[in-house]
Amino acid sequence: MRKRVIEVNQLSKSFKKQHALKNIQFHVSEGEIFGFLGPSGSGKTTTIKILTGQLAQTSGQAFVLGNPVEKIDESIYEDVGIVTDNSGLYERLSVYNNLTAFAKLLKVKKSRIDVLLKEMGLYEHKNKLANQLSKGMKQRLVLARSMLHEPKVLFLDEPTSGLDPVTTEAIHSLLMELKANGTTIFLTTHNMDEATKLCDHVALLNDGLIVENDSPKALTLKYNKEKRYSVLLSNEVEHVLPHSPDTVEQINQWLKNDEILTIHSCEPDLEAVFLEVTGRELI
Ligand SMILES: Nc1ncnc2c1ncn2[C@@H]1O[C@H](COP(=O)(O)OP(=O)(O)OP(=O)(O)O)[C@@H](O)[C@H]1O
Repeated sequence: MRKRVIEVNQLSKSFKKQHALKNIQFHVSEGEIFGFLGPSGSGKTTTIKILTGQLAQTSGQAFVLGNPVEKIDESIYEDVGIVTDNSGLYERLSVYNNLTAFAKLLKVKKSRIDVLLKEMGLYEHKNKLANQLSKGMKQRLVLARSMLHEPKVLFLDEPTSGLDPVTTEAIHSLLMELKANGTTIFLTTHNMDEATKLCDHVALLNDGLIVENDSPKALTLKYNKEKRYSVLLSNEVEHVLPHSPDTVEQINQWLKNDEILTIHSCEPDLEAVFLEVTGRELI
């Protein structure tokens, strides 16, 4: 069994009378990308804050790399990287110097800075001041900083929110590379396509409750109650057909006549699963 890098047992958090997290329970294994998905206000950031020692839970336990979160002190940041929307940059320092400042703190060799800048597509902007960067460049710099010391675990709160598709794609490739090198990634997102593409497991969070927790594939199959198939024919007419003996016969006929351009099963995506489980959309 793979090592559990994050373990959460019956964790709750209340802010006065507001119950932001209600007995949540999950674990994240070493080297996986775990997606924590839920609409605004469902408790994603609260969870990240508890797991990174920035906020105390009301009850329950959580462990990161075997350490109880209440005992987290600065030494854990040697093994953990964090990106949240308050991960500020030194606005008046250059891209390069933003990273050297952290490299010193984290005792990282300077040669790693150039490697990361190249991977992030920031190398040619290394002398620009942080306050002259676009939103996407800033986000890439914050991500580069979080990876400087090759952490064992990365906590990413909405890492691609509001970014253009090209930057988003670059960040996705980088996260897959990190995973391949053994980094465990805890990712919050509203974006179901992102979760489907990147995550080994996802937990769906609604109003502070985990309502599902499985692989994206297993969830879409579990909620594929009415099996249907979409067939595009060479006359460019699309048919959506139920799973039935008639459909089998019909598809057979089209296949024999070489009339089929494309054929797909119509299982729901994670967005539809979330809607089915909670009755609400993710936005
Ligand atoms: N410091 C706080 N004091 C009081 N209530 C808070 C505090 N922080 C969060 N909450 C409440 O807890 C709930 C969960 O908030 P949280 O920020 O974790 O949601 P989220 O899922 O990260 O949302 P978003 O996607 O909008 O960032 C919300 O109802 C929020 O208003």
